[in-house]
Amino acid sequence: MAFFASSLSPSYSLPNLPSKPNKFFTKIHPFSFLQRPPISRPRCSLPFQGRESLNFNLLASVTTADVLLDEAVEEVQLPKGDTWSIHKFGGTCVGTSERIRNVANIVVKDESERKLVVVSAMSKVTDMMYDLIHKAEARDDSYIISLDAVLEKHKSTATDLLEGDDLANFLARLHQDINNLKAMLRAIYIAGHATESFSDFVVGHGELWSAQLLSAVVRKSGLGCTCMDTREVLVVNPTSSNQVDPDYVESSRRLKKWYSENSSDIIVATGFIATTPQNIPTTLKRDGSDFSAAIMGALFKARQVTIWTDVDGVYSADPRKVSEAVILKKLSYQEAWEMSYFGANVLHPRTIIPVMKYDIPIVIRNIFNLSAPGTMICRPDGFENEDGDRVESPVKGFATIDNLALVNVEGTGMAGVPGTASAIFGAVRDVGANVIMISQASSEHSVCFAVPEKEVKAVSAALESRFRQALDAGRLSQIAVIPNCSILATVGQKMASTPGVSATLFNALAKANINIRAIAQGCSEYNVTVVIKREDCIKALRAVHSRFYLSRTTIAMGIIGPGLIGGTLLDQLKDQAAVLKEKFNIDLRVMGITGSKTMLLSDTGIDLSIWRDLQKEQGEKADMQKFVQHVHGNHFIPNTAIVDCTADSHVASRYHDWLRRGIHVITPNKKANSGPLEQYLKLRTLQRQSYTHYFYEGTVGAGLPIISTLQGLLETGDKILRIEGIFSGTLSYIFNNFVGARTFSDAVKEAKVAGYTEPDPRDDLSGTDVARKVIILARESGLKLELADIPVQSLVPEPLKDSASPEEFMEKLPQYDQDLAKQRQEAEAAGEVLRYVGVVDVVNKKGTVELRRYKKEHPFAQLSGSDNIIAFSTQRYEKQPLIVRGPGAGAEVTAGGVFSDILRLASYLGAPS
Ligand SMILES: NC(=O)C1=CN([C@@H]2O[C@H](COP(=O)(O)OP(=O)(O)OC[C@H]3O[C@@H](n4cnc5c(N)ncnc54)[C@H](OP(=O)(O)O)[C@@H]3O)[C@@H](O)[C@H]2O)C=CC1
Ligand SMILES: N[C@@H](CC=O)C(=O)O
Ligand code: NA
Repeated sequence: MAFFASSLSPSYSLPNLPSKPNKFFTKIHPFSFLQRPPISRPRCSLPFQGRESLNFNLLASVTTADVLLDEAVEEVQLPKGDTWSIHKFGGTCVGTSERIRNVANIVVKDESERKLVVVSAMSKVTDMMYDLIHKAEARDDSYIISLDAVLEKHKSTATDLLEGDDLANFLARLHQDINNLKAMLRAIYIAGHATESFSDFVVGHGELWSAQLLSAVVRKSGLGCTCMDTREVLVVNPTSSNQVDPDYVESSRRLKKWYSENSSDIIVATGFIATTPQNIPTTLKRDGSDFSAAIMGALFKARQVTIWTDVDGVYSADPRKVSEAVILKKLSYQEAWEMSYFGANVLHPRTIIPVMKYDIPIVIRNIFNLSAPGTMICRPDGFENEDGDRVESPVKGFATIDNLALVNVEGTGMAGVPGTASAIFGAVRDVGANVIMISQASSEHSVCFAVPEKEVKAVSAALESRFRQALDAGRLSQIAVIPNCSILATVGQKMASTPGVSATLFNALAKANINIRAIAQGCSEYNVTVVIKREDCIKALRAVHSRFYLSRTTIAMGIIGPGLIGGTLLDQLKDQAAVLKEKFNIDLRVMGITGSKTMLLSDTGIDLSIWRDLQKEQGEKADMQKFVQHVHGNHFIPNTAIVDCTADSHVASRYHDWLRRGIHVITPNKKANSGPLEQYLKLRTLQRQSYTHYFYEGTVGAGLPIISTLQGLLETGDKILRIEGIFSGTLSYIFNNFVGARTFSDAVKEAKVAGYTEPDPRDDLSGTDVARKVIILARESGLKLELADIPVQSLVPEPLKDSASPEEFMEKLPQYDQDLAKQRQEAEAAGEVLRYVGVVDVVNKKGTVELRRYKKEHPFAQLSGSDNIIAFSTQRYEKQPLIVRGPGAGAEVTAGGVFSDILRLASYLGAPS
């Protein structure tokens, strides 16, 4: 009583002690410890202390408590191992009477021979209990009302769940407990202070009540079920880092005794609470109920521990940041530790240690979604897919930490000087800052490390002061702070022993245009950490996540020019989208479509089945800058591609800027590659120097593989001598069909209707379109030619060259049919046909475009429809040229060629082939 005597004024009286302690407190009477001096420990129960202490505790637990675990479990003589399954239900799982019923249902349905169920307090109850203590400590009388609310909550839940004797027994105990609590809180009120033991005693009631309720509901189903107050069994010792270590020897001794008196195939046990070896109530601290379940799993040598929660399992990345994050089916114990460090919804590492010792799998499952199989945390060797093949991905998950700063300590005076690192980190420790990662190259000229942004000022001041002399003497050149950083960590046990994982990781970041400031990888290789700019963080997370096949290769696309080719492309994308997603993991999202007047934007991807209607209904005024910003500026998708389906040279003049900004460009528009040589060379140089791609197969021969064939020949060391052929689908069609009674203008009209012509058919008839293709191939072959260097024979009648519009041109064209009819007759008379050809003469560094006559047997005379034919004469194909032939114009084949460039891009970005 000395404890109270010194702190009470004479007018206060001691609370009435309960005359008969209830069953749950027989071994640890609430007031039994009032007589004993409480163990000296910091007052408040310890919440999560941050990452350093977390890792420290992990080691501490492995080295001390774990050693004892082995002998202890041997000692417990319970029905043989493998027969017990452990379930743990958190507060939300037992938050209402309906949910308690649901939990009872799950327990009853579990087909395991024996089950031990660990429960937390009903949701919010632990907070309500702490609130009681705080109010009593503050001498706030309203603690009485709050205690009534606690009573009411459990009373109404019990009334809902139980009836008859069950209800009467529960309520009798509840009232008795509330009376005891009233006395205890009164004592706290008088003292104005609660020891940690007092708090733990009060708070633990939440678990006692939920365990009693659940066991009573399970018994209602006709099964035997015992309730375990784990303070009778679970003995723990405080650690220096304000956590607790289980005393497995003593716990198993007590468990043996408890089980001999309470043997049952179903046990409902209180989570979170435990006792000290001196029988003083205590708690297992943060995530205590998970820890209770894991310790029980070890003591019982259970076959499995299932932790029931309200999420489907552990995600590969924060699903709020990566919409395609997936639930990981399996994680190794080590991977679970790593992920939990980053706040992923994984168990606290100390929870894993007891079960890891016996290879007991822990399964995290969603009580609100029983169809989800959850995540199993187990030994990595057992990772197999349904067919029995080992298919473990080397990378499991990604996580980020924001609001960091990098500190870089640099100078020649550091190299080979023992104690520098110790001095640096000693100074950091002295200001109480938490070092999150460290990196030092072996030249030892600089050490860099990351600390929380809010601590960096103190850190740099401490370092400046500690190294003042070295800085003044020039042995250290600088202590620099790089603010606004984030950490991106890649976690996976198999990263060790799998070459190429870091390469893939860095490659994905490079492709997403993300600069890495610092890198750290321990030799355990479970985690590769990179420091990046904070603004890049989500983009980086998405880029690496998608690269490792955890989600699809996603490309944000902007389509410019939804005319004939652009429109057909959009339709093809719509038709193929599902196949690409399912079979090739490619997710192409059209985030914007723009013409010259209106544009349509979407944040998540335009529904391509109705894009034409949407464009009409929701289209806004076209604005190229806004369009590009929208398509590229979103943070959901790591890769952006703009597809230019116009014939516009202003649009083409923007490619350089787009590529520079990391936007991939794909186009059938010939203007960029056949425009001014200087701009072309600048564009290609940029493209070759960056990881950004520029594909333009559609510019020559539409969907035919002309550019790729030429590039393939050049890249493999062949030497191009001459490229000759019919490059215009329009002109090919016209001369293939300019036969019999058909006039020249009829054939032109038909080519236009068929979609072979340029937006302005004069570009075809003038030979400009062919000249552009000749230039494109000539430049690809290394010639430095301008469009004006190509002599072109135009088929546009002189008077129509300046027609106001394509329509006017088409209208007047029949007036000039005679001229070509005459040329055709002359050719026919000589057994020949007219063909419009282009030539790239690489040897003589020149190109030509002209209308020629060929014998009827010549391959160029054998074409039909819009066929192109292109003959490559090279060093390897000298005698017999390599020939590519097929339809070289038209909506479907051209859009198909553009589509194929898009898929090439996806494959370069990592989609499976
Ligand atoms: N037809 C074919 O067989 C082949 C065509 N190509 C190339 O494909 C490209 C498209 O041809 P095609 O589809 O037939 O042409 P269309 O005239 O049918 O379509 C052109 C589209 O570009 C848009 N556009 C024009 N200028 C701009 C601008 N400044 N900003 C935004 N949008 C603009 C137009 O929009 P709006 O209507 O709003 O002005 C229209 O949607 C051309 O470069 C052509 O050379 C390549 C190989 C084969
Ligand atoms: N108008 C062009 C289309 C392809 O580039 C042609 O006719 O070849
Ligand atoms: Na092509």
